[in-house]
Amino acid sequence: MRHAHAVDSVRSAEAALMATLPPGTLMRRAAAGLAAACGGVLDGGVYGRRVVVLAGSGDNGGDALYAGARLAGRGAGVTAVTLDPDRAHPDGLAALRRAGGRITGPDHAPAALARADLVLDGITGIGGKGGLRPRAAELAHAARAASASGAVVVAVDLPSGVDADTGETPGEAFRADATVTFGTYKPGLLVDPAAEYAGALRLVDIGLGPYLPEPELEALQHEDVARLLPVPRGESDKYRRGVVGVVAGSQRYPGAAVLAVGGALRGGAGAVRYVGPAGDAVIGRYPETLVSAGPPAKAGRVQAWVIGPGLGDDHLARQSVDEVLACDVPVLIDADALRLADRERVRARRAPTLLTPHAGEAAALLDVAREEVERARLSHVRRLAAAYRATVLLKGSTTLVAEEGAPARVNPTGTAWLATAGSGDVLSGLTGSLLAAGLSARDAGSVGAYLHGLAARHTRHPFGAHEIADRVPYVWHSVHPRA
Ligand SMILES: NC(=O)C1=CN([C@@H]2O[C@H](COP(=O)(O)OP(=O)(O)OC[C@H]3O[C@@H](n4cnc5c(N)ncnc54)[C@H](OP(=O)(O)O)[C@@H]3O)[C@@H](O)[C@H]2O)[C@@H](O)CC1
Ligand SMILES: Nc1ncnc2c1ncn2[C@@H]1O[C@H](COP(=O)(O)OP(=O)(O)O)[C@@H](O)[C@H]1O
Ligand SMILES: [K+]
Repeated sequence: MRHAHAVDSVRSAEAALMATLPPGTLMRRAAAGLAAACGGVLDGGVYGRRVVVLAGSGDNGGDALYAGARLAGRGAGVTAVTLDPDRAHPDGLAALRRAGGRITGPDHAPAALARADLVLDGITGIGGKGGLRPRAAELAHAARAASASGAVVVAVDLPSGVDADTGETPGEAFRADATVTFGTYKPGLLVDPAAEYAGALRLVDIGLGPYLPEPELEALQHEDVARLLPVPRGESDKYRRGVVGVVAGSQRYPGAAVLAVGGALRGGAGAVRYVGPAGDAVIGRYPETLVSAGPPAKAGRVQAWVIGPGLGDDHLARQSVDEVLACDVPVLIDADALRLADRERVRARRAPTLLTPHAGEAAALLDVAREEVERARLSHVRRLAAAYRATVLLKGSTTLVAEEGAPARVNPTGTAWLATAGSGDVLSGLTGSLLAAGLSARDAGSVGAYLHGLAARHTRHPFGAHEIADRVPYVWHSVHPRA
């Protein structure tokens, strides 16, 4: 599991750890890890390369200056540009001077950056507030120009100007090729839009681990998913593996039913029951589906329902949503059903409910603009989970799963190639199948998104949504080869 902690948690852990160590130890550990990582990103090594350290007035600048000193010690030509020469970290400056580095003010930044091989962004870290102020923003622009000419930009702890806790980018910010972060990930490094500014992530262990509380955010890794995947045992039969009911599709959108069933067949349940008007299309493609023309209440037992893809909003759709919400089994609500599901009824349910909106649908449920949700995904997915007292999977450039009382989950496997019609239908079927197989709503949502994203990454693009479903067994095997 990858963990991300809020700034307050990092600060408390840092204080507790620092109390046990000689002064300056943590910054030295951070700088050593940073310098080593810089060596790794520079093709051809450090010796003789031109490094520009952009140093703000806080400890983030201190880290960058100490790392600059180490790189100078390994033969790099290092120039530090201090944002405010009177306030830059004095010990960091002294270390860089001793190592043979040059120190200059912002006026000389464009000339230094124009010749740089490597730029270290040490303007602000977790102490940054709001978008960059004008003088720092100018440096960010100059760094962007250097990057366009081939320099590698490495952000120290996080790209200056992004919000460490929320992933918001309230104004100007640095864009990095890589970010070297200390002690733990910060939520903003994993959530768009900020995550896009961070580039490749590298975590440097500085010993904070034992002092950190529960994370704000976590990301499953292969081994976590392998542990959660449902695997048939000797005594399994199709019913014990779970039956997932899919209520999807309409005369107008029969394909949504096919795609949701295609996902559901790959999610580990023992059987898929389809309810709706697209039975012929479903059977034509997937003859193993149990098809039922009547309403959900008459379809027979299931261990979880998926309702919504391509459903429409006529009388029958409304009735289906009512019936499904009345069932005492887990329910995944997607697409059209999100609008039809009464909030109070969802709140009153005893069995788990998982909502899977994209940003536009989440915005409509919260009565805010779509852009608001995209700007601050983490806070909005949490608001929605609280409003519905349910688990919420927010889809999009960053997929998040939130539930009250537990760390949110962020999916690490997505790809923008998933932005193709019908891929959400596959996700809802796949995730519902995991629910039917016995995973909690939070686990089903995060494992479903993980497999879905991984399947997309392993499918040649551009692809159609049905190809993602076809690829799930392959990635399942790659995650859990022995099952
Ligand atoms: N925690 C840990 O475990 C460890 C932490 N370590 C390191 O310490 C870092 C935190 O250091 P920190 O607390 O000194 O704050 P930092 O990020 O340098 O920012 C403060 C400076 O930014 C400025 N500033 C603020 N907003 C701004 C804006 N919008 N635009 C422009 N400027 C802005 C602000 O200006 P001021 O408001 O004072 O005028 C002040 O000068 C952390 O990220 C990590 O790198 C490691 O060394 C070891 C272990
Ligand atoms: N820019 C993006 N980056 C990564 N994943 C994306 C992006 N845009 C969409 N997706 C993913 O693609 C799927 C689209 O689902 P959805 O919006 O419901 O589309 P549809 O209704 O066409 O199926 C979701 O899994 C979502 O997370
Ligand atoms: K930084």
